[in-house]
Amino acid sequence: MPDTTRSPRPSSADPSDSPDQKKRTRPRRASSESARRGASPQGAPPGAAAVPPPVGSQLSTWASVRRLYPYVRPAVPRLVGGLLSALGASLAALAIPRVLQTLVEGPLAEGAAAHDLGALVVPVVLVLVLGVAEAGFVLLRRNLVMYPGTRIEAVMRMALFRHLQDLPAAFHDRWPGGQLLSRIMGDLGLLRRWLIFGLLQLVVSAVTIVVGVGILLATAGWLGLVYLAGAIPVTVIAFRFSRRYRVIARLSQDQSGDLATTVEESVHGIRVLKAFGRGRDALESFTGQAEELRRTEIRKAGNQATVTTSLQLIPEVTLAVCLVLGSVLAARGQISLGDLVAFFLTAAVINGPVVDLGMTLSMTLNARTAVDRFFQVMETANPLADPADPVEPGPVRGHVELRDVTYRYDDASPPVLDGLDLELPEGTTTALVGLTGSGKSTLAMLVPRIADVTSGAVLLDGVDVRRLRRTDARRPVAVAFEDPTLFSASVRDNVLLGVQESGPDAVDEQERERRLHEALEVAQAGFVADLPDGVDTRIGEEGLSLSGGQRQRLALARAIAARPAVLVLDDPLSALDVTTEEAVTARLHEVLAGTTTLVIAHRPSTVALADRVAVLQDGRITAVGTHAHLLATDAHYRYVISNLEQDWEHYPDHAAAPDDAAPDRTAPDRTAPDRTAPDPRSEDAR
Ligand SMILES: Nc1ncnc2c1ncn2[C@@H]1O[C@H](COP(=O)(O)OP(=O)(O)OP(=O)(O)O)[C@@H](O)[C@H]1O
Repeated sequence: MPDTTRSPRPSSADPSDSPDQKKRTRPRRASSESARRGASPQGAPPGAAAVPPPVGSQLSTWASVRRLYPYVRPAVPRLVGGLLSALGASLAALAIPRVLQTLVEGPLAEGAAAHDLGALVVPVVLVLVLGVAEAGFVLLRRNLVMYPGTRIEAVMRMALFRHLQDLPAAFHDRWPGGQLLSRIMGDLGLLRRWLIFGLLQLVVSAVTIVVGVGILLATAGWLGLVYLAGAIPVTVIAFRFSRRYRVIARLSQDQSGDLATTVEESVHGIRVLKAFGRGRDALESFTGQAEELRRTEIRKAGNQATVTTSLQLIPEVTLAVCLVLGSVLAARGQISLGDLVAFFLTAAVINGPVVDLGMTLSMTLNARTAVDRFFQVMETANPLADPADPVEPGPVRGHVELRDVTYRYDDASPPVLDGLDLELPEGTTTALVGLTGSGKSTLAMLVPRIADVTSGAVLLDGVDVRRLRRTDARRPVAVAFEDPTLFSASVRDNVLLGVQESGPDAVDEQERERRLHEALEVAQAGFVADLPDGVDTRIGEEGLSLSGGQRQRLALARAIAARPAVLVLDDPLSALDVTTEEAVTARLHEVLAGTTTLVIAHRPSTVALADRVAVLQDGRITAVGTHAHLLATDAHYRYVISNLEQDWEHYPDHAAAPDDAAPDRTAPDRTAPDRTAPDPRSEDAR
C-alpha cells in the first residue's frame, strides 16, 4: 500500500506539467529512524542540513543530563532547597524507628506503660512531631521545586523554538514536524517532571539508602552486612535494566514523534486524502504506527514490571533472612529487642526507595532520552549564521547582483544553478522564465538569504549578503511565494507581518493602517470586506478557510505592505482568475515603480509585469532582454513561452474566462512559433 501520508517529491524538469500541477509539494522528510542515525534518508531532499548524529547516545546518563546545567543554573538555589527539604523528610522518616526503639527499650520493656501513661507522652509526641515534620518537608519540597521546574521547561521550550526559527528551511525540509513537536512538547514535559520529582527522588533515595544502611550497620553489624549483601543483585539488575531501558525509551519517544508527524500530515492533507478516498489507508497506516508504539510501551512496562518485582523481592528476601538471624541472635541474647525493632523499622524505611528504584531509574532514563533528543536539535549548527564582523548596512537602494552563482542541494547532487550571473538593476522589474524544475524558485530563495550560494555571491548594493547580519539582509527584501502560507491570526496581522512595529524601521499606527488598505486594494483583496469582521477576521490555520486565490492575494498584499526595496514574487498570481489577474497586474505596475522586483513567471501574462526578462536554462541565465527582443532572438525563450501558453490555455479557469477571446493581455508576440514546436535543444530541432 502506498504511504498516503507522505507527500511526494516534486518531479524534475517536466515541460508537460500544467500550472496547477506545479504547486510545490512539501519534500519528503526523514523518518525518526534515519533522523536518529543521522543518515541521509532515501527520499529526503538532498542538500537539507545534515541531521547530526545523536551525540548524547555516546555519553553516560550523568554526562548527558549534565548538559542541562546552563538551563538549570538559575534554579539551583531552589532545587537545592527542595533537595534539602526532601532529605529532611527522609531523615525524619528514618528517625521515627529510633524513637520507637527508645519506646520499646524504655517504657514498654520496663512495663511502665501499663501503670504510667505519662511515660509514653515524650516518645509519642516525638513521633508525632517527626511525622508532621516529614509532611511539612514534603510540602516545602513541592513548593520549592514547582516554580523552577516549570520555569526551566518554559526557558528550554523557548530556546528550542528560537533555534528552530533560526535554522534554515533545508533543516525543516528534512525533519518531520511531529518529531520537532514531540521534542518541544512531550520531551520537555517529561524533563520537568523528572527535575521536580525524579531527580530529587533519586538523590533522596540514594541518601536514604546510604544513611539507612549506616544505621543498620551501627545498630546490628552482622545483620546489617546480611542486608547489605542484597545490594549486589540490586546493582546488577539496575545496571542491566538501565542498558535495556535506555534503548526502548529512545525508541518509544521517537515513535511518538513519528505518530505526531502522521497526524500532522494527515490533518494537513485531509482534502487530498478525502478526494482520493484514501482516508482508510491513512487510518491503517496510523493504526500500524500506533500499534508499534503500543508494543514498545508494553515492552517498556514489561521491563519496568520485571525490575520493580525483582527490586521488591530482593529486600523482602534479605529481610526474611535477617528476621531469622535476628530472632536467633535475640534468643541468644546477642542483640537487644530494641535494636531488633529499630533494625527492622529502619530496613522498612530503606525498602521504600529500593523498591522505587525501578521507577526512579526509568524516569531518569526517559529524561536522559529527552535531553539527547533536545540537544540533537539544539546542537544542529546553522550554516546561515551571522558573520562575526558584519557590515553595517546603509540606506538600501535595492541593486541586486548574482555573481557566478552555483547552488546545489547537497554535495552529491548536480548543481541546480551553475555559474549563474544576473543583475537586477535598482528599481527595475525582471521576469525570470525557465522550464519547470530549471531552478527559478531556488534562485529566488538566494536573494532573501533563505539559503546561501554554494559558490559565487549574491550582492545587495554591492555587499555580499553573507557579510550582512541576516536581519539586515532580509529586512529590505519581501517575498510572495507561490504556495502562500498564512498564519492563524487576523487578516490585518497576516498582511502587516513584514511591517515593523518597533526598531529603526518602525512604522506608526496610521501608516500601518494606510499600508494595510493600500496593499489589500493592490492585491484586489476586496473579499476581505465581506469577511465577518473585515480585516480583523481571524483566518484558520494556514488560511485554509479561504480559497487558494484569496490566500494568494493576501500573501501578495503582505509582500506589498512591507514596502521592500527588493520584491521577489514567485508566481504570485497563479491561482487568480483572468479578470482579477489583470486588475492586480495593472495596480502592481504602479506600485512596483521604484522597487527592484524579480518575478518568477509561470504564465505568459506574468511576463507583462516586467521591464526585462531573464531566461534560465541549464543552471545559467542564457539571455536577458525585453519580451519582444527575446521572442525574436532566443529559440529557448520561444519554446518556454509556447509551453507556458499551452499550459495556460489548458487551464480550466482560463478556458472558461469571459475574456478568453480578447486580444492578448500579456503582449507576448503571437507570431511566436508553434507551441508544439520541439525544444530547440532536442534532437528533432537539430
Ligand atoms: N528542497 C529541495 N531539495 C532537493 N532538491 C530540490 C529541493 N527543491 C527543489 N529541488 C530540485 O531543484 C530543482 C529546481 O527546483 P526549483 O523549484 O527551483 O525549480 P523551478 O524552476 O522553480 O520549478 P517550477 O517552475 O516547477 O516551480 C528541481 O530539480 C528540484 O527537484
